[in-house]
Amino acid sequence: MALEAHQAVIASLHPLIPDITRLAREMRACLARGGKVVWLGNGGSAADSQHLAAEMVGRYRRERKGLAALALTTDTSILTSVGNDYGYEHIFARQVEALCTAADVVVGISTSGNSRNVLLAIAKAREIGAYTVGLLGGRGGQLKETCDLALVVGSDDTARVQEAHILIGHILCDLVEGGDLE
Ligand SMILES: O=C(CO)[C@@H](O)[C@H](O)[C@H](O)[C@H](O)COP(=O)(O)O
Ligand SMILES: [Zn+2]
Repeated sequence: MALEAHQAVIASLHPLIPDITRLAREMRACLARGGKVVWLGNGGSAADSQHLAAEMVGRYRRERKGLAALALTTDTSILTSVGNDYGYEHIFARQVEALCTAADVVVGISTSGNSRNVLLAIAKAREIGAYTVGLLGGRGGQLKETCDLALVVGSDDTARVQEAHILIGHILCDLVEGGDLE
């Protein structure tokens, strides 16, 4: 049963390849125009956000200049003050308002697609004019309807979705830092 669950998720990634390639192109164009790639999410997806921002600022495989990327999950002073003063649902949207521009790509990672703080952040990013992306699971939740591009891993198993998300993230890093996009 466990192996079957993995196989089902791996199979569900195949149809996403054209959209993964499309997103890598969007990220490359964003970086070329002076924008940045912004990642956000809760729990395991917060860890993914930090992991993927680090791959871009630091290095995935190739020696190249640092790429502009940021995780909105790391500054405990901002997270606690905004959470305390305005509410937990605003912890990402407030940072998007403060830090993002229309040149940016903003990626919300959510296995349910329904986390309120991710929804509000993506709504704010759209308002600003950034290119918005949902890295999602299940049937995509509300986020699927509200972002410019939704990558939905079609499983309700949170752990399997998270594993697929980090695989997609690594593929994106590879393509963005110079992998073959043809
Ligand atoms: O890592 C896990 C479960 O594997 C948890 O920390 C999980 O990320 C948290 O429950 C999140 O709050 C779930 O949020 P979301 O993916 O539905 O947006
Ligand atoms: Zn987890």
